[in-house]
Amino acid sequence: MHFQWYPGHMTKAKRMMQENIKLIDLVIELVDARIPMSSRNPEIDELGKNKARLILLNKSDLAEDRWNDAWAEYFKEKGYSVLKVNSRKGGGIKSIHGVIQEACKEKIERDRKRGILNRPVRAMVVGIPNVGKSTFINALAGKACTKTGNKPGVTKGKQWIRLNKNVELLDTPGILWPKFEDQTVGLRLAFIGSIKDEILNTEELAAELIGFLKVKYPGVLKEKYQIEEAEDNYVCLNSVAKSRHCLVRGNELDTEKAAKLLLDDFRNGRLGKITLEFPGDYA
Ligand SMILES: Nc1nc2c(ncn2[C@@H]2O[C@H](COP(=O)(O)OP(=O)(O)OP(=O)(O)O)[C@@H](O)[C@H]2O)c(=O)[nH]1
Repeated sequence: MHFQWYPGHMTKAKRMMQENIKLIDLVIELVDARIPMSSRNPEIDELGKNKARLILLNKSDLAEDRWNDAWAEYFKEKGYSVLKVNSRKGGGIKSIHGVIQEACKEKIERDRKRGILNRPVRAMVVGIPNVGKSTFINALAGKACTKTGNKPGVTKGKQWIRLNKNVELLDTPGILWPKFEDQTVGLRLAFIGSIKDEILNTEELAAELIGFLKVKYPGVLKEKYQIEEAEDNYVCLNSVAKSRHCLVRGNELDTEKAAKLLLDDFRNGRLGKITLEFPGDYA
C-alpha cells in the first residue's frame, strides 16, 4: 500500500510551528492513545527543545486502559509530563492545570529567582491532523474563557486564550505531519482514520486490521459479527459481509461495504477499547 503526503502543506505547517514555538514556554503535544508512537512526529523534539513538554494521550477512551498507563510510564521515563485525556467527554481535563504547573515548574522557579512573579505560562497545542486538537482546546477553554487581543510588538497577529491567571494558550494549534517511517506506521494511521480513505484500498486496509485483531484481540470479531475467525483475512471479511448483509446487485457480497463498516466500527470504539501499538516494541 502506498501513502502520499503533500510537501507544500508540510513546509508551511513547519514554518508556522517554528515561529509560534518561539513565543511559548510549554508544548502540549496530543498523541492518539491507540498509537502513541505512530501518531507523533519526532521532529517536535527538535522544534520544542528547551521548552517544557507535556504529552496528552488523547482518545484514551478508545484504547485499553492498562496500555494507556503503560504508555504514560514510558513517556514519563523519557522525561515528559503525561496525562491521559478524553477531550470529547472532558475526561482528564480537570487535572490539566496541575500537570501544566508541574511541567513548567523549572520555568516558574527561574522566573521567581529573577523577580518575575505571576507571569502566565504560555502554551501551544500541537499534533497530527485529526488527533483532537480543536476538541481539546474547546474542552479546556470552554465558553467561560475570553480571548486576549493582540499584544502590539510582542505577539503580532496571535490570539491567546487566557485559561486562568496562570496559563495562556495560543488559540491555533500547530499541525505536525505524521512521519512515515515504514508501512506499519502508515497502516496504523490509516486504521485510526488519519489518512484519507480515498487514497487507500479499503478492503486491503480492513483485511490488515482483521489480521491484527485476530492475533492481539482474539474473539473480538467473533463476538461482534458472529463469524469464525478464519485464517485468511479475506475469508473473514467475506463473513462480515455475509453476517451484516452487505450485498450488491441483490445477492453478491459487497466486501467493500463490509470493509467500511468494520473500519467504522473500530474507529468509533464499537469493537471495544483497542490499542494498536505497545511500549514493549519501542524499548
Ligand atoms: N472518542 C474520542 N474522540 C475524540 C476525542 N478527541 C477528539 N475526538 C474526535 O476526533 C475527531 C477529530 O477531532 P478534532 O478536534 O477535529 O481534531 P484536530 O486535531 O483539531 O483535527 P485537524 O483540524 O484535522 O488538525 C472529532 O470527530 C472529535 O470528536 C477523544 O478524546 N475521544
